Amino acid sequence: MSLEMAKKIAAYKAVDDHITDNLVVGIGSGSTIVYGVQRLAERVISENLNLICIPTSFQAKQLILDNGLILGELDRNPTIDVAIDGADECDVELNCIKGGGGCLLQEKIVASCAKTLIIVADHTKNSEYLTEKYKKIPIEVTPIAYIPIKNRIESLFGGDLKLRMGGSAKAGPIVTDNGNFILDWFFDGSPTTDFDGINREIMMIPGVVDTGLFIGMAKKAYFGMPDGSVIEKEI
Ligand SMILES: O=C[C@H](O)[C@H](O)[C@H](O)COP(=O)(O)O
Repeated sequence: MSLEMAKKIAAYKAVDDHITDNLVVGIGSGSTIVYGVQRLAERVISENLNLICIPTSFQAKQLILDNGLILGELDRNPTIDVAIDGADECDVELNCIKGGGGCLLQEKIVASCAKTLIIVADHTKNSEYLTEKYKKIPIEVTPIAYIPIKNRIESLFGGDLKLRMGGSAKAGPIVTDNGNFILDWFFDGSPTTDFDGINREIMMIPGVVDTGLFIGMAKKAYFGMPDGSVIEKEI
């Protein structure tokens, strides 16, 4: 089974297990959640569900609108029943690295407002510990502070921080949905690395807007497997 199919079966199962009528639903960002929104839209039509969807990015907002779902906002719907989102890596305790697609800030705000955060991913994201397979931690920063932040994190913890560039699609650095830059922290952790402590220290550095470390936030993860099965992990 292809990776795309693995993403699809994970997202479909998560939506089928967790979505019922009259919920406020957080909609994550990335390639896997696209299938989750497809499934939501199918079920809204076939079961006449009443759902309000809260986006975690410009992409998520477009997905909600393109699929004919009801778009909500945190001003009106600050309590979210369930948020469904992808991840770049997810460890045994369901701590995650997110932000590979540059969308971590709004994702973390929505996740923090959700009673339950569900992760959907293909099997390549299922790890023992963070940075086992995914070797970088995205950090969203205020543009004027990117060099001081880079220097500070490198001197505190080592590794190497690189400003994420737009490549051929954009000259210069990519700019997030919130007008910030992304520093990708290339860092090799181990099963004993205290990512919770590291995250807290990084969050204290002036100019850091948020990190792609989602510690203790997810309740359940669905991983689509090559054989067509879906592995479920729950805290
Ligand atoms: O910035 C992107 C988000 O954090 C995504 O949820 C994450 O990168 C996973 O994306 P995908 O579902 O494409 O693997």
